[in-house]
Amino acid sequence: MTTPVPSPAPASPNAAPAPDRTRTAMGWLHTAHFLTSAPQLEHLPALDLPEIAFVGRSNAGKSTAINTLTQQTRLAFASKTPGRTQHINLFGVGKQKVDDAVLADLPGYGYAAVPKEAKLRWQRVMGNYLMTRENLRGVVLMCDPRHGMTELDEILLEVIRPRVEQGLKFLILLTKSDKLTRSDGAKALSIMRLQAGGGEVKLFSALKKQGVEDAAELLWRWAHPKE
Ligand SMILES: Nc1nc2c(ncn2[C@@H]2O[C@H](COP(=O)(O)OP(=O)(O)OP(=O)(O)O)[C@@H](O)[C@H]2O)c(=O)[nH]1
Ligand SMILES: [Mg+2]
Repeated sequence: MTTPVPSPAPASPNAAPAPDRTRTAMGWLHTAHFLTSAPQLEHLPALDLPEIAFVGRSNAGKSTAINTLTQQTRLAFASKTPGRTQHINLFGVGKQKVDDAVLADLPGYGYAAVPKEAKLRWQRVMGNYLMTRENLRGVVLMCDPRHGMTELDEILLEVIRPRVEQGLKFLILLTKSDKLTRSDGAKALSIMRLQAGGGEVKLFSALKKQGVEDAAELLWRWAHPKE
């Protein structure tokens, strides 16, 4: 008779069983709190913590995703009116009141009613942010699959490509997936995976909580690569 060999205790949350990993990631995100808000890049404080930016078209669901992932109702300001988020808003995250990462909610782009000058200004601010923000560790591109990938989404992918090649993490969340049938969701996933050139793509619904735990775990791992 063979004696079963006990498996070693998990050394870190990354090695822990899936429910524990999820709990760790969700608990960590729940600690999120407002840090600061800046109208322009030069007003953003330089930070020494890994930063994860939520970017995408206006009304795609960035602020709602931040609220859902952090399990808070009004941390980020979500609204039916496109163009609601006009500043870069930073949120600190970390257990025991010690921040170990930052979430950044960025204003959306592509909203038709914004005057051209303001649009161009914002595109410059965002381009600069994505290219130069030193502590940027990951980018979550929120994309409504009913609109597909827009020209500005593609430009954004081009802008971050050199940094992705140097290790910047990158995830596309296909938002409002509750509005898609199962087969349309599957179709959107495969199309976007082709367009994303190998990046991770997931379906996400704040309403139905689809993809929330997966996204939370991924963000946790981005912020804690050594654990
Ligand atoms: N059905 C559905 N609606 C959603 C979901 N996520 C967001 N919404 C709605 O989409 C609208 C826009 O959401 P926001 O989170 O404010 O979008 P945003 O990307 O932050 O928009 P800007 O700040 O203008 O760039 C709101 O009316 C939300 O309630 C979702 O998963 N399902
Ligand atoms: Mg917003």
